Formats: sequence, C-alpha cells, structure tokens
Amino acid sequence: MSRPTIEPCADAGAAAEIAAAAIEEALVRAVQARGEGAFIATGGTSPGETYDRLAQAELPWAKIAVTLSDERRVPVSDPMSNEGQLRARLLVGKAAAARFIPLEEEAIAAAEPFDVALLGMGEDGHFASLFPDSPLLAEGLDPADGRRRVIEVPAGEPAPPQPRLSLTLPVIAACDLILILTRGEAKRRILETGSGLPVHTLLARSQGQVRLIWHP
Ligand SMILES: O=C(O)[C@H](O)[C@@H](O)[C@H](O)[C@H](O)COP(=O)(O)O
Repeated sequence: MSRPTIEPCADAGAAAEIAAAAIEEALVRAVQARGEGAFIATGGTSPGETYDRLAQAELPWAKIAVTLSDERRVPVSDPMSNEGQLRARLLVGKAAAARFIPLEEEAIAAAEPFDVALLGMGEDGHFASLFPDSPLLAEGLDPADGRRRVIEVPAGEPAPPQPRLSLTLPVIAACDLILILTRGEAKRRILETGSGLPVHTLLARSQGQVRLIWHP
C-alpha cells in the first residue's frame, strides 16, 4: 500500500476538528453495520482537543466501546495516566455513556474488532508504547503466538521511565481507519520520508485507511 499523504491543518484546533469528524463518521458507520462500534484512543498531548469535540458528538455512545492504545502503570489520578485524560476529556458529557475497556488481554479480545484508532507519534517514530530499539518491539509488532493483544513494556531506555502496557500492532492494524495526529516538521519528515521505524511498520501493515493529520 502506498504511503498516505499528509493532511496539513492550520493549527491544533483545525486538526482536532478533522480528527473528531472522521472518528464520528467511522463510529456511526460501524454502529449501522454491526450494531456497535469500538474506538482505540490514545494518550500524549495531541488528542485532548479531539476528545473535547467528540465528547459532545451526537453518537449512540451506549453502543460504543473505547480503549487505549497504551497506558503508563500509574494511578488513574496521576496526570500521566492516559485513562485519566480519557475520563476527563472524552468520557464526559454525551460520551459518558460509552463503555471503557481496560488494557487487559481478555477484555480486548472480547471487544474486538476495533473500528477506528487515533494515535500520536513520537519523534523517535514510536506509536502506542512500541518504541524503536525496545527489547519488546518485536513482540509488539509480531506477537510470537500471533494472537497476543496487550504487552507489558518495562521502564527505562529506550522507553520512558514508567512501565507501560501497549496494544500490539495487529490489534491496531486491523482497524478500518487509523488516524495519526502529529505536529511539527520533524514528525512530518518521519511520516513523509522516514523508514524502518515502528510507525512505518504500522503504515505498511494497516489493513484499512490511514490518515496523517498534521499541523505546524
Ligand atoms: O501515552 C502516550 O504518550 C502515547 O500513547 C504515545 O504513543 C504518544 O501518542 C506519543 O508519544 C506522541 O505524544 P504527543 O501526542 O504528546 O506528541
């Protein structure tokens, strides 16, 4: 599959508007097609405004499941908790009716298939908690048994200080739509011309559409 082209946006607000509209459309389509929808959300600084918009969307939220691409092993009350951000910014208002799926193997298996994923990307080309040069990377990209959905990522270089949990690539790659929301020239270069990083493996292996939503 050829690499998708960057969709440049004027600023973070414009990028969030496009991302929220795309997620909304994908979830409506999923509920129409199979009676329910499932969304892989993410952490980091990029998705907050998208969650604010989505939280107010007129969606059949009671039929929608939401999980995370990855999580730090910290209490939900910790500002570093992705679940904490999700509960504060997305699972409020109308979207409070959605069902949160914890990052646990059985819960994720029961919630599959996921329809749409929103991801960020680091300047090292990581997505979720699949970091280049990590001893866990191979297992995250190609689980040995082919069915592993969630992996534990230990703390320390090259990963950040807290231990984490991450979905494996196959769970994310199976989505009908993957949105990668990024900002800045360094990330744009990675997406346009880079190679060999975890995000490039995702681009190569995604089974549905990938949209690269970017702003300066
Ligand atoms: O919890 C996290 O930190 C992530 O899920 C991680 O993969 C993130 O999406 C990227 O590091 C980009 O982060 P920014 O959005 O802050 O650039």
